[in-house]
Amino acid sequence: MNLIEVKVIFDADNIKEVQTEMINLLYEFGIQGVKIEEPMSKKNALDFYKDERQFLMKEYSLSAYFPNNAYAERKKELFTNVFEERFGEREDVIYNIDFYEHDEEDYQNAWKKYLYPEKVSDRFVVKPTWREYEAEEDEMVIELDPGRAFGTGSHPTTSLCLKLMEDHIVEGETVIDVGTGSGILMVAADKLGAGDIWGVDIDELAVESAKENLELNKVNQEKTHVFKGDLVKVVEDRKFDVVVANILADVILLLLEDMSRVIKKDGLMILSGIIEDKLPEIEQKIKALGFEIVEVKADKEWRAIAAKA
Ligand SMILES: C[S@@+](CC[C@H](N)C(=O)[O-])C[C@H]1O[C@@H](n2cnc3c(N)ncnc32)[C@H](O)[C@@H]1O
Repeated sequence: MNLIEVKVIFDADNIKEVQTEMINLLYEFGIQGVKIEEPMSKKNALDFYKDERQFLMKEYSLSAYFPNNAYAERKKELFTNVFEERFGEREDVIYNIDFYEHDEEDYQNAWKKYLYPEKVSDRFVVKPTWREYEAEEDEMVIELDPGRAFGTGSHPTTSLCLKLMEDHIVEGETVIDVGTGSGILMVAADKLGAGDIWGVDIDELAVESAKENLELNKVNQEKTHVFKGDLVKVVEDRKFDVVVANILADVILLLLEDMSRVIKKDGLMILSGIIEDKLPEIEQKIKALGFEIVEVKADKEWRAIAAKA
């Protein structure tokens, strides 16, 4: 069915009170259900992993849906007028009403409104496929449709990885990305001129998404290998110049030994997803495995490490 979304974005001195007033008004129009979106009040960095879409949200909004039929235009006019009457003159509220046409399945994609091209390192720009971007001469543009997998580039754990990759990966090096998600780091490795590029993830959706994004970025299929599953079983006895992993610190701690085994002599390990409190424990384990820490990058409460075998 074709639907119209009426979306009210607002800010107010008393958010909860105004939110209730607006919801009641929408119900007066006979709307059956209202979707409430609000920025997380206290952004706990770890929540990003639970719901990346909600984490990106910056505004308070209410959405209601009605059928796109012969009465739709009249209804839009009514919504606009009634909101203007009720809130137009008030100094404690600012709001904006937009109308969008949707297929029902578009609900799933509503979060895409929050993503824009973003320069995430000196040279990498991540560009959502549905946006336009004109690149500067020295920029490397990663085309991305993250689908339902993690890895839009907008999170510090991903951008820290991209920065370290940009600084350390040398043309022709082989790379494995552990926990590839959307495949963003595999694409980045290709842009940096890496040779064979492998990716693993335990999530089937991520594997599909990574393959799609590699194709979208026209990465030579012959040099990429994406697998669902456990790192060691997948790579068997192969060794790589660079291992990158942007996974939560507790998972890194579990995988460190396996990762250290798939790195060539003098190879490099790039680890991200490390909340600052966990840094000492990870550093200690890296050193115990015989690696030398060459760089630690920080962004807010996140840390990323480059270490040499
Ligand atoms: C934070 S996301 C990183 C995505 C992307 N590489 C990036 O940097 O934006 C972590 C990914 O690791 C995957 N993952 C979690 N535990 C894993 C494991 N033990 N082995 C492989 N992948 C794992 C998750 O499914 C998720 O896609």
